[in-house]
Amino acid sequence: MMHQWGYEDHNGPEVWHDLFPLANGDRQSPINIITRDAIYDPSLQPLQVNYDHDSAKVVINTGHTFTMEFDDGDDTSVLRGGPFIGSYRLRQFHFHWGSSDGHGSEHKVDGMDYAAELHIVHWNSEKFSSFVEAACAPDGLAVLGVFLKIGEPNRYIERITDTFGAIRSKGKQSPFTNFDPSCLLPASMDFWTYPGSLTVPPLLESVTWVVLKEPISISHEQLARFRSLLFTKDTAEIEACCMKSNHRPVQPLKNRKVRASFL
Ligand SMILES: O[B-]1(O)OCc2ccccc21
Ligand SMILES: [Zn+2]
Repeated sequence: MMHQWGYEDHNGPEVWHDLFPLANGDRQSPINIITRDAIYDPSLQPLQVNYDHDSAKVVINTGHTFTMEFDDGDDTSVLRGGPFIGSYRLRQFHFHWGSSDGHGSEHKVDGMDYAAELHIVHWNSEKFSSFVEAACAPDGLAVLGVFLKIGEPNRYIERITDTFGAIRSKGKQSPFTNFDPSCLLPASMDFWTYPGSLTVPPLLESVTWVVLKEPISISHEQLARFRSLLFTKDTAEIEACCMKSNHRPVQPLKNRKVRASFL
């Protein structure tokens, strides 16, 4: 039985069901988005993203990824529109990536992998009083997924990788202020949306996913820095514990439809 979940053979996605039975649930994420099967829904509203750079607080090496956390004590930074009723409060954002640039995103589009994927996490502050409470409800969370494609260096991601020296190992954190995540969004806000889950244990089925069609860029060198972070507290066996890869494979669509905001 695994003690602490991770992304290796002994504790990775293929055995998460041992401790987290939801792994075999009916609305698991990520999925392969088959574009010809997506249903254009003209009732979907445009996404409304209103973030305040002063909400940014800290960057943390969680041992599974690195997370930028925001002050979610009030509705200063929120996501509205799209498929959502009401407003969802910005909580954190983080990334998933692979051991090489050819794969690493969690969602796929017509079977195609991107190099990495950004998740901007929000919770339904109209219906619930905390992220933890919302994370247990089917309409509790809203996650904006953005694909990352290898290309020109991304000046905004540079601000994030500049903090890595202070958060090399698990549990380390460092102040991360004056950052508006809108700078990580592509020009087009066209999206697909479907009901899903966290892609990490406990795999709670409380996420309404909004996956943007257009990727943003990251350079090969910037992405290589992601992999230099450590999954573990110590730096003993430097090679063994590098954060090489932290993406979950795609899961069965089962009885779900993917809707598109665009024709
Ligand atoms: O599963 B995720 O990585 O994507 C959605 C989410 C929300 C909160 C924590 C972690 C995640
Ligand atoms: Zn994620």
